[in-house]
Amino acid sequence: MADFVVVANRLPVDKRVEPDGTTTWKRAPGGLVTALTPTLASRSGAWVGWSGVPDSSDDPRIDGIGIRSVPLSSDEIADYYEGFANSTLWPLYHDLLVEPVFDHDWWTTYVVVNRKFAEAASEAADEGATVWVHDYQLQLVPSMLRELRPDLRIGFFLHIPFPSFELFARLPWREELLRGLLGADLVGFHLPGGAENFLTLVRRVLNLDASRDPVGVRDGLGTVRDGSRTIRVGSFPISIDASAVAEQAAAMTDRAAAIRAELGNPSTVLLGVDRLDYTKGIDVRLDALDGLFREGRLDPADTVLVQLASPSREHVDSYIAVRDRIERSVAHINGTHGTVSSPPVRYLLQPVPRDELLAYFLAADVMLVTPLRDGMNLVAKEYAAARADLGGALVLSEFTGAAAEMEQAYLVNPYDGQNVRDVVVRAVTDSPEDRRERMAVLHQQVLDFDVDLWSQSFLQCLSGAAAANEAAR
Ligand SMILES: O=P(O)(O)OC[C@H]1O[C@H](O[C@H]2O[C@H](CO)[C@@H](O)[C@H](O)[C@H]2O)[C@H](O)[C@@H](O)[C@@H]1O
Ligand SMILES: Nc1ccn([C@@H]2O[C@H](COP(=O)(O)OP(=O)(O)O)[C@@H](O)[C@H]2O)c(=O)n1
Repeated sequence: MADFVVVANRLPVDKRVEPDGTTTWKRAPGGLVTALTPTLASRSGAWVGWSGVPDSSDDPRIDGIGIRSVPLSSDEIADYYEGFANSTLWPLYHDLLVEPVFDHDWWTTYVVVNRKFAEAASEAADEGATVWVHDYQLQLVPSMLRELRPDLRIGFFLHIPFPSFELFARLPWREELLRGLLGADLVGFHLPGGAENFLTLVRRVLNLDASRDPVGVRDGLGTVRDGSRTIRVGSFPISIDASAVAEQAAAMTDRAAAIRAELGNPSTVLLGVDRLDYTKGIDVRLDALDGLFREGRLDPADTVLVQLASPSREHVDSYIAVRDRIERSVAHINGTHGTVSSPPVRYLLQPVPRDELLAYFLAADVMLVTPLRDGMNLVAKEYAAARADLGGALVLSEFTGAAAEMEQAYLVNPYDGQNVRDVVVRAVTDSPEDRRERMAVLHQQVLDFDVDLWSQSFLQCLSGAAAANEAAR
């Protein structure tokens, strides 16, 4: 039984089958895992989640975290994860970048799977424990868990954008989803705008008394009155373990130089690092590069874009389509602007080891983070943390959560191709002093506002919110 329980769709592990047939479990990549591992390691906690493997009775183990696996069948994964979570909620919450599908069978499975997670959390949690539920896959868990275990302190955090009334109200299950979240004592979002959208929805859809004042960052919480309970609503921008990233990156300078040599020592190395997702705007940066080569503003013989893409949600149609689009664009750029010995785009669709990734950060003159929409984007923060040398430059989409804090980045509107091209050229050609000044601010910012501040501020507000509800009870 644990005093602190994290509930998330994924366990913080990845299964590897070694050449000799044995199975090992490794810490998984991904924003949420990267963000929460330090917090869990410093407390004695448990993590409830799915192993990522269908129809599996695996019992993964990694050091320092109690793991409680929620097995899911292939059918459940198809309807709950690929279906409702990633073909309904994900596109709806990311501004309809693709058309969301509304399917009643998917919804039924979403309810069933959320109940499994709530039951597993209920079994893992000690009397009066704190349970922190994460993300859009599990929005019904807070209320299901409260019904099972009224003694628990329950927090919920959404890692992706929370949409406006006009988008969310399209959901046939809008009331159930809002009610599900209101089982928590504290509901957290990255940005104040998401929290304010939630308060408006609760007021308009559920007719509950919800505060109207602007929500602050880590402060100035909103409130919803639901019977005798008060649900607090706040903004807590997630971050990274910035000093650890800076330290690990500092050990990779030789490898960074070797990478530049392997690329043929071009004058300019551009870098993109993302899950292969249509929200990430990988096509935006490829189009910009193509345009800049055509306009003669960058030289394809002396410029390389390294795009490291990790495979994601590979059975979902919209992901198959975006992969196709990106790979056609890479082939087009290399075919049109490259030579046999020096293609300007180097594209990998495979996971890259952590150290190697940090070496790429150090090797890059310009990091291109160009999502059409992104809850936060930890890659932007990792790049700034890695650049303790104050080298490099960050091009950052205004439509990421990170842009709200990282104002010294080269901000771009990814919907305006000309703006992207102009800003990329500025990031490449600005004076070294100007670039260093910007990076100095960004680097210090991620060190000052790190993942510890995120988790501690959320948990402190949760403790206050839960104590108030306990007193009222
Ligand atoms: O679990 P997957 O389907 O493979 O997806 C990976 C994760 O993607 C999403 O990440 C979000 O959380 C990040 C940390 O807060 C944030 O920086 C980013 O903007 C979001 O897109 C998703 O929310 C997670 O649940 C997934 O595990
Ligand atoms: N090829 C890649 C791409 C991303 N990643 C990591 O995955 C995480 C992505 O987090 P994020 O917040 O930017 O975006 P999501 O993928 O969580 O939407 C970062 O920690 C990246 O370093 C990776 O390890 N390898």
